[in-house]
Amino acid sequence: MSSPIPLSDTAYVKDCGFAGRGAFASALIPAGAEILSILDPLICVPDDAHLDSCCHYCMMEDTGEAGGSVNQAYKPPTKLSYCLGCKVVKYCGKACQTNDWKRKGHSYECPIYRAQYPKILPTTARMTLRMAKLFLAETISANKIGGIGALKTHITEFEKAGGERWEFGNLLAKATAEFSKSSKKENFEPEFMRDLYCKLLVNSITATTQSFDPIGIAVDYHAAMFNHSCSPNAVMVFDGRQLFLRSLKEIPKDTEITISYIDIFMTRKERKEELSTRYFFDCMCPYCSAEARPSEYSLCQKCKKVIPLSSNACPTCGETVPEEQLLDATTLAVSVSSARRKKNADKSIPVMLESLRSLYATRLLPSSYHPIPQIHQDLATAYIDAGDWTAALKHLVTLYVRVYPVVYATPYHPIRVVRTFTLAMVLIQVAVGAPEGFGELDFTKVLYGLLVEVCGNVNKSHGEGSGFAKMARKKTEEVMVDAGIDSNREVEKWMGKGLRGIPELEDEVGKLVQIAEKFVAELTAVSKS
Ligand SMILES: C[S@@+](CC[C@H](N)C(=O)[O-])C[C@H]1O[C@@H](n2cnc3c(N)ncnc32)[C@H](O)[C@@H]1O
Repeated sequence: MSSPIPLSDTAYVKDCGFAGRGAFASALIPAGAEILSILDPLICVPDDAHLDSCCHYCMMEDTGEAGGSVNQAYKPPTKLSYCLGCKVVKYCGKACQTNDWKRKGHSYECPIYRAQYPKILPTTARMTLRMAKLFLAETISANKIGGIGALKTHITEFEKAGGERWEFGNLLAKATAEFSKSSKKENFEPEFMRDLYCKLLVNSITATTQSFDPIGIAVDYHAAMFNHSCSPNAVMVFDGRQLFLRSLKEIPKDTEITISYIDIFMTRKERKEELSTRYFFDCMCPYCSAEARPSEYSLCQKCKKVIPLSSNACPTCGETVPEEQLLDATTLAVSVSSARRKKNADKSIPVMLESLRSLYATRLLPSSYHPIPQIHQDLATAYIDAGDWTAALKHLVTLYVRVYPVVYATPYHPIRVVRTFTLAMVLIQVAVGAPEGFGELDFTKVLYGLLVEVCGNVNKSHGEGSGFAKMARKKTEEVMVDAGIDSNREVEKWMGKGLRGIPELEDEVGKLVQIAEKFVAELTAVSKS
């Protein structure tokens, strides 16, 4: 590529050396601004687990008659119906079905899926077939970025790395080439399918719900132009099948715009491993080449303050770091994390609790140390699903107090805002019972504070007109009306402050900190280790 290509009003694509192409700011981008909106991504489909519960075009979830889940409270009721041709994919209405059939290639896939039924092809096979079909259409009107044909494959590196993934790629390529015969339209060669499978691995994005739960996979050549950083200045946010890129800080003109390809909680070693095995590069971002990120600090056994991993002594009280114990603790964290990432890992509540306790029992790992945050998060979700709001609340309060400010330092980070909203919703559920274990906490005050924090940040995190912003504002208004409060006045008064910045709520913040402290102390004390 010789000259820069505009990507949006504020971003352009150009060659950037060893990383290939990258996206850059064409003007100063303010913090919390929309950089790019992709209203019609090339591909966005539900993954295996959500094929039955999500519209195959707009990604709307089937809420059915069920109630009780905080995530379902985000959505209007939707009923999905099967495509009568294949009985594999579902739609929320005629418009979505027609769009998927005519524009996204379901007319091609439908006979293939029908021929395989009742076997259902896995997500990677469905995506590869769809990509192949769309690739053919693209040769007529390839876009300026270069379309699917110009996406990185890393096929030489894949082949050189060999192993199970390469074998799987070959197998999948052969199978999809064979399946393509039942379309009676275009048949594809295995090499072509293998190439597309490799493009998929390198360029796909996990599609999520508004609450950032994985729901599907998306590929789009505009979205694929963003390179990775473990300290990104932008983040992708889904609203149904629409995809938005938003800034996490001010981005000066001609600065590269980066996103994180991986779970940002991971330790440096794990990040490096994942980036080199899946994306074939050695990350040189500030967190990988210099100082460790704050979530990787350890805990001082004496004063309980954090210590950078590079340091031998606590910067607050001078206590020496017990090196061998610290090594044992960080090794345990890596092994718990890799066990959790295995296919079919046991993520039942007792197993997750035991893992959490073993990590806290080291007394050296703070709540923000990977994988403690995810275990808290998964336990909160499991308790919400089980209707145990009180147990869920304790995990969410711990995350709110001890993890989000460290891991999502930007108050308008979309994940932090969504999780704060979830905490508020769970708080409502707990408040209606007779909550025990929360001391003198004034649930009503905390609830207002949390909702005001969400409303104060949502324009920057998600954008004023986003589905999440509308829903959060509506919910806040309902809660305030119930309590006889003028929501506009309160929100305005506290706007942008967040729970921690509202002087009237200082005492309640202190109580939340104590609840989290007591809870972590309990988890640490009852460990079998
Ligand atoms: C989704 S693509 C990003 C766009 C890509 N640079 C291109 O030229 O098409 C992902 C690939 O970009 C490269 N890449 C992304 N982030 C990088 C980084 N921080 N350092 C080096 N290469 C990077 C890697 O080759 C990776 O597999």
